[in-house]
Amino acid sequence: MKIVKIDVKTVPISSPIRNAYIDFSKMTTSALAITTDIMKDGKPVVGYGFNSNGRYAPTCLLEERFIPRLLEANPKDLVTDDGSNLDPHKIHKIIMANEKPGGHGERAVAVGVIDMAVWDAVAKIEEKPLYQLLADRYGTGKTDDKVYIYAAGGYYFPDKGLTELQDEMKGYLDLGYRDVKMKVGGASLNEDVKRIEAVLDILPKGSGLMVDANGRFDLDYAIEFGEKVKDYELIWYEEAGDPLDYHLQAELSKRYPHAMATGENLFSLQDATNLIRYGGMNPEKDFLQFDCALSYGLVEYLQILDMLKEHGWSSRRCIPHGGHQLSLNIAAGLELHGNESYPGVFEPFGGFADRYAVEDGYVRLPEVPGIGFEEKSNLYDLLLTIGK
Ligand SMILES: O=C([O-])CC(=O)C(=O)O
Ligand SMILES: [Mg+2]
Repeated sequence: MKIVKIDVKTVPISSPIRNAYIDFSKMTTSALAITTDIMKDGKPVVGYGFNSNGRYAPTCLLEERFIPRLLEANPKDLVTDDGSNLDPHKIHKIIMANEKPGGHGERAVAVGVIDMAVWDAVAKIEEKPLYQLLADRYGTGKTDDKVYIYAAGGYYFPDKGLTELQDEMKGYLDLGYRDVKMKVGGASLNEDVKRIEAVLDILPKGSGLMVDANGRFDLDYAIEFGEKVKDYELIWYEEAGDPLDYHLQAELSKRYPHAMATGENLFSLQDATNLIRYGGMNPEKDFLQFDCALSYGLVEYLQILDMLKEHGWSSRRCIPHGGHQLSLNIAAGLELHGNESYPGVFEPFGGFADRYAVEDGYVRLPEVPGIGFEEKSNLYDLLLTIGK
């Protein structure tokens, strides 16, 4: 088999929301399609990929470097030994040839886009949902029949007061979510505490709150903030300081007594390893949010899961950033804790299959081959325009 063509385009996922560090008014993503010569139901198998929110479309890197590298390779070097399917691990090696280690940046995002499309094609060619393929190849063979998700919102927004924030959170509960996350660090400490209390006021028993500072705080402020919120029984306190400041994370972990979460801006196995080695994270209570669609893809994520195991971490401590269907498949197939979700934001790339409502904080996955994009109509409509 071989790849026939690869098309890519830049698509906006802009919105007026703001976290403590950035606004999303100019946010874009690269959407990519890999067409193969394998025919199913009279049509060529096409794998689709895109990058997660928070980084901009790496279309130039894809067009100038990574897609040519793939298309110039000997087609035999991209497929399994029996030639029946693409081999994501071999493809990863080919794409990463002539790339120095370190400095992961946007290149990790670009490689993640291709990787997502490759896994979608691989599972379609095997005629399995990706979660089942992952469980069969790398897991126990058993999949979780539903995945825990939480509603990530609570962004800063022009003219958004406490009532609007409460209404937003009530809306998530009405949609079937149990737990909700909100942004902090984009207002004064007193204002943020008021916002947190406003949300806690409307959460019913059994629902919980996470807060996300998006890397805004220095160590002193992170500690002060932790002191202020430590009695609220938050589910977690996320990305307090710069994602690469393992010292800050380790010092904060000594002082903040409850669960912490971070990792969405660590884009490689090596960065993830450094967090585990030096960040003071606790495998009994903390959460890891590496997002494969920003960080060299699932091939690298599989290595991260191996590394975690060697360091005594269960995959159940992982709950990826990004709210996309690839991580949902990984969560169901490889026994993660769950996945993020952004109801109504980052559409059409965020969100899951149309036909399953969220129920008590869990969502089901469709039984279609691949990642399941065909089951999310607004996303699939967009993916069909790639290359057109
Ligand atoms: O606001 C963002 O960049 C998204 C984010 O941190 C998250 O989903 O945890
Ligand atoms: Mg975050």
